[in-house]
Amino acid sequence: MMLVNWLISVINRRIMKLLVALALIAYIASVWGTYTNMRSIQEHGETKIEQRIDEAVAPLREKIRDLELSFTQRYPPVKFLSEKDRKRILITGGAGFVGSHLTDKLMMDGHEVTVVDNFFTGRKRNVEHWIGHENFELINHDVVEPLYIEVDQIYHLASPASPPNYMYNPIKTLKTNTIGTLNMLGLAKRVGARLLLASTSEVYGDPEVHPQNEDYWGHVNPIGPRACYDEGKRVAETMCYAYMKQEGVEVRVARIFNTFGSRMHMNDGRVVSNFILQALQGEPLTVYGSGSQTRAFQYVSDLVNGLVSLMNSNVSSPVNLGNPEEHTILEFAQLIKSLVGSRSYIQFLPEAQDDPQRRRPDIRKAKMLLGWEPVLFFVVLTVGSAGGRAEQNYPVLQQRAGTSSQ
Ligand SMILES: O=c1ccn([C@@H]2O[C@H](COP(=O)(O)OP(=O)(O)O[C@H]3OC[C@@H](O)[C@H](O)[C@H]3O)[C@@H](O)[C@H]2O)c(=O)[nH]1
Repeated sequence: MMLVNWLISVINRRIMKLLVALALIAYIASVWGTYTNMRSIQEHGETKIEQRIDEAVAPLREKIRDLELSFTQRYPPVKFLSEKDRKRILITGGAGFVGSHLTDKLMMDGHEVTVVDNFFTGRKRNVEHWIGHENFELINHDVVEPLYIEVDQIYHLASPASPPNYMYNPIKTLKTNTIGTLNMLGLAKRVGARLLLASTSEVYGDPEVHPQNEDYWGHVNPIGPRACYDEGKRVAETMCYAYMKQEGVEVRVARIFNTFGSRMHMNDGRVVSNFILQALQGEPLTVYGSGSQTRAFQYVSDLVNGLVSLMNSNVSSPVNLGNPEEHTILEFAQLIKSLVGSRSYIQFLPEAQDDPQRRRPDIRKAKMLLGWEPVLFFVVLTVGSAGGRAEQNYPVLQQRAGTSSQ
């Protein structure tokens, strides 16, 4: 009996050990199974998430690539200037019609250019091709408020220039040309910069002297609708010479005559853009008065070359910059009509008050002291008639023989 009991206990212990061993193996297997299962779920999940992220990011990657391409845009070619020759130049009104062409020239010449504009008539679009360039800075600022920067030269162009624009808010035009000019002269004095004022042929008013030379004092109605601009520019000139005499500021004064060219705003209101727009749209060309009043138009690139020559000259007295080729406004209307090939008719409207009747620059001073004269002329080129083709007129800018456009 005892033997039987002993055998049973031995068997039980073995079975117990076996059972415990089996239980242990089962436990380890189950833990291992769970672990490997979890890993595969996790890995699978991770791949799925990665895939999803990739899918979501793909279009963004393309956008980023496009943006990078736009950031690494090509700028117009810029000359290299040594530290000694490179100037820090401020252009007020630098996003405007003339200002933006001047910006192009000075940037391409290798200078550091800061454009200040309040975008009343200027457009960011006019200088956007320089945005991001290391030599270029654009500041949204109104010159009626003081400006504190360090510069070597200031081209002070800020002011509306088209009659409808400057008459739109005469007080603002006066503030820009008076307080704005004082601020810029104050800046020139503080930093020792040279300032060039963009003055105008309008300082001669409705002239009694023809053509107008720089010694003529002008004939301006001080209380007429144009006075905010004419008198504003006249006092701006006065301020320049007061700062020159009293404070020793170096000043240059350009009296700019009628100018045309690319980037004139289509709603600018001046005669060239009005006539071109009207002719293109088949609308009547609006001639104010009889059309016998005269003007002489220079191309903007000629003007810009003249401004830079004047700034870098030693001529501190006023200098006319314009094209002496004079035409009546009626002739311009007919010229533009034929250039565009338009069937528009010419409509005569009432004469504008105080409209200067004759204007043509005497540019002998610019020729003699700066060696400058305009080289581009607006001519009509008649093509066709041969081979049965109808004659057609094309607008062309022609260079005067024996000149180079700098
Ligand atoms: O639609 C029009 C616009 C203008 N005109 C006439 O064309 C002539 C030229 O007018 P604009 O408006 O182009 O320019 P203005 O010569 O009167 O003034 C300009 O002078 C020189 C610069 O300083 C300025 O850009 C601007 O003030 C004026 O006789 C005007 O009456 C028209 O007959 N029809």
